[in-house]
Amino acid sequence: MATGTWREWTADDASEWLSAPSADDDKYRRGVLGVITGSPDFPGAAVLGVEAAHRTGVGMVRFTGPRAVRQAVLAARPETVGVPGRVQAWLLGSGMDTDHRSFLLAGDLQHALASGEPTVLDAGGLDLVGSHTAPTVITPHARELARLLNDRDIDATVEEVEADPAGWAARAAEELRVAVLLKGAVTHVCDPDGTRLTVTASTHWLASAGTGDVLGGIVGALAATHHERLATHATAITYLAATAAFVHSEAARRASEAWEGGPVTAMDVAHAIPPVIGRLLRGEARSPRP
Ligand SMILES: NC(=O)C1=CN([C@@H]2O[C@H](COP(=O)(O)OP(=O)(O)OC[C@H]3O[C@@H](n4cnc5c(N)ncnc54)[C@H](O)[C@@H]3O)[C@@H](O)[C@H]2O)[C@@H](O)CC1
Ligand SMILES: Nc1ncnc2c1ncn2[C@@H]1O[C@H](COP(=O)(O)OP(=O)(O)O)[C@@H](O)[C@H]1O
Repeated sequence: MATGTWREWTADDASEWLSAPSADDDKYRRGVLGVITGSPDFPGAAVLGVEAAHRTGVGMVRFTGPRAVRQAVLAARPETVGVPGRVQAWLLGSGMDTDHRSFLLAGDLQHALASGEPTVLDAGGLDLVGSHTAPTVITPHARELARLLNDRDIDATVEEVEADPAGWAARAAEELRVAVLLKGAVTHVCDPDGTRLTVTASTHWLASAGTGDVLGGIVGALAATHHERLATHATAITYLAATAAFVHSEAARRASEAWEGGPVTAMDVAHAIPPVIGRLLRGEARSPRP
């Protein structure tokens, strides 16, 4: 599939899409991320996404996912607010199963989508694409993208998506009219307007359970902290998603370096986000890759 030119997102690019709080900021002005993720089977996905959002520097994380998950989220990160209220961006779906969606949960998800706030749709929230009106990015891996396209009567096997991730990410963006972040060793980020960006992972240790949930938290936090920009420039969601993938990759590299190049857990990656953001905000170039 011909998809135009793809450009690798750099540290300089990413640093333009990060911001530190100013003297005028408070937690609401900084941005509140609403999170509806996790399930009794996958509470960890919610914990990881919320941790990553906090570490990315959002004003507040408001978790209104399943009750069975809330306790784990609040125990791991007591800064999280567990009641509904003002939200400026949403992260929906990580650790959820589309086939086991309660009436209550379906209502909460629809309510979030109807709010018109920027939205990140991950994992068990991917099927909701199409009912959005606000700037939205979907964050599938190859299996999830193939499934999503099949559900929309577009034939694509997992093998085909893996063989041509650029082509299928671009096709999905056009067909679904949404920004797409297709995860992999090279992450492809694109949108229906023709923006085409890649982020090449700095370490393959990232290929472990839960790192995608961490990425969701980073994208969500950046959407929340840029809610004012997104209100006037919807296409900014694509650049924010690429920035999140870049921060995620660099955090994984740092986390692995802390273990002398050894394996990292998803939580290690989340904990390594702040120094990556600190360096990017100071305009310090990424250290050369080995
Ligand atoms: N700690 C956690 O709570 C975690 C929760 N996660 C959540 O788990 C849910 C499922 O995510 P997945 O990325 O696994 O979804 P996938 O669509 O990749 O896989 C769904 C199922 O297909 C099977 N499968 C897929 N690829 C396979 C392979 N190569 N060999 C054998 N069996 C295979 C597995 O049984 C798997 O459970 C998502 O909601 C995700 O957010 C994951 O992120 C992992 C960590
Ligand atoms: N071989 C690989 N090398 C480097 N990064 C990878 C590789 N495979 C996957 N990744 C990255 O790891 C993360 C895995 O996310 P995901 O597939 O959603 O896993 P999970 O659902 O377990 O969280 C993504 O950010 C993806 O880009």
